[in-house]
Amino acid sequence: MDILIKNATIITCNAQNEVLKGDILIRSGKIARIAENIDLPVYEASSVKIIEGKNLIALPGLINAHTHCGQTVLRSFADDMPLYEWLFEKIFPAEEKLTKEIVYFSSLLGIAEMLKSGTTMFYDMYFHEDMTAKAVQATGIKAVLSRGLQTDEKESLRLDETRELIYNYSSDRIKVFFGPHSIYTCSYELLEKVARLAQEFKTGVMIHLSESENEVNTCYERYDMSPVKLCNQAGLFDTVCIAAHCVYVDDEDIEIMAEKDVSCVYNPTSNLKLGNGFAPVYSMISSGVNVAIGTDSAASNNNLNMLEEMHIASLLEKGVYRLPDILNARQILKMATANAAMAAGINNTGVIQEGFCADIVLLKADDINMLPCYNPVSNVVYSSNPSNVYATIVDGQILYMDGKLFTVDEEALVKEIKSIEKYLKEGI
Ligand SMILES: N[C@@H](CCSC[C@H]1O[C@@H](n2cnc3c(=O)[nH]cnc32)[C@H](O)[C@@H]1O)C(=O)O
Ligand SMILES: [Zn+2]
Repeated sequence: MDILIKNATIITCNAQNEVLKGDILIRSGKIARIAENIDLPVYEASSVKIIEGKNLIALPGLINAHTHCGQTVLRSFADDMPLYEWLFEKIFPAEEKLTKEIVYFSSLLGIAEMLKSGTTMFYDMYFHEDMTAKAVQATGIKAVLSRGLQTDEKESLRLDETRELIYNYSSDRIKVFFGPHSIYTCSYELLEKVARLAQEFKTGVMIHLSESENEVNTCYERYDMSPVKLCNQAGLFDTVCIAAHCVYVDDEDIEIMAEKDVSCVYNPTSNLKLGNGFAPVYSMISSGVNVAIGTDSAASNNNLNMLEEMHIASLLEKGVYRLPDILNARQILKMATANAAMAAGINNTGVIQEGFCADIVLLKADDINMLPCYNPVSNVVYSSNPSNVYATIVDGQILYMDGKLFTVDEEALVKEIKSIEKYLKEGI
């Protein structure tokens, strides 16, 4: 059904950063018109759902640019430890127990959480990624998916699974990227191969890059260069490349990233929680690097709430640079919307603009924690929480409204997750 949102405060996230007051007409999944007052002809009025928006803020759907949705069932499974211990001693062994079915419900859990907190698209790397793709199809959210790649005896199997994902699931709502996990789990030959394949399939790459000091040190020991230089040499930057973390990047790395149009995904919570530090996002932006924002997984965050992530993203940079005027609310919101779309080379979402997909979030502007509202952008970034989300709309479909998910049976999902929790507790 087409939708007309009336009298809303509209944060467009367009090039001029316009904030408007007016109506948005959604037709066939697209933003058909934005105007101060849109009157529908009588014959059309009955077939259009009207949403009164005088107390609502409309903004582009948030894009979670780095996560592992299939890992949501490992929330609070292993906390308070450094990356390598967390990953190699706790997470990888637990992941051996994750069946296809578990990854499906885990993905559904992650998607439900994201829809309830205003996310309309996410970028993901995991195994059994076909199950995540099925959960994306079933729920109506959008995603850029990748099958995580590593070097061991299953290396070529994982590449085959990537090809299958491309053939079976690529659509308007799903893009498939190659997902080399990192420079410390992939051989140099695999990185080179992925670079070739991504070009052959005309798609992109997502990778964990320069996440910990340990990663950088071992890279210098093994290859005598930084992880960023290694990826560049392997050809990974000759295609669309999304680099998650980038905590330990130096000035030369940043220069390469800017020159090669590599986008960084800033994951402030995960970097803090795993004790890795913080990404020099202000320096990256100042050098022209495109930066998006991600939550990473529920096992290292421990939530998938982009509203919270935006808030922390801004505070952390202000604090570490001791500059309160950097990464203002407007820039942060852009990172979580337009910049994220740009990172994956997607040019029909992330902005409220005529002709773009109707991927829109409506926030309640008159909730207690959102009042008063001298600046709606500030309230979204610094004050909002998921309870303020009134509706999450993807391609003009209302997937969440007024506390209700329309494409997820929440009660059944809760039951499934509880039984998975029991199984994983006993099994490990
Ligand atoms: N281990 C998989 C392939 C990798 S999928 C992506 C992997 O990234 C892992 N992961 C999640 N967060 C992080 C992070 O912050 N840094 C590095 N790896 C992570 C996650 O646990 C998962 O194993 C296999 O056996 O086929
Ligand atoms: Zn990650």
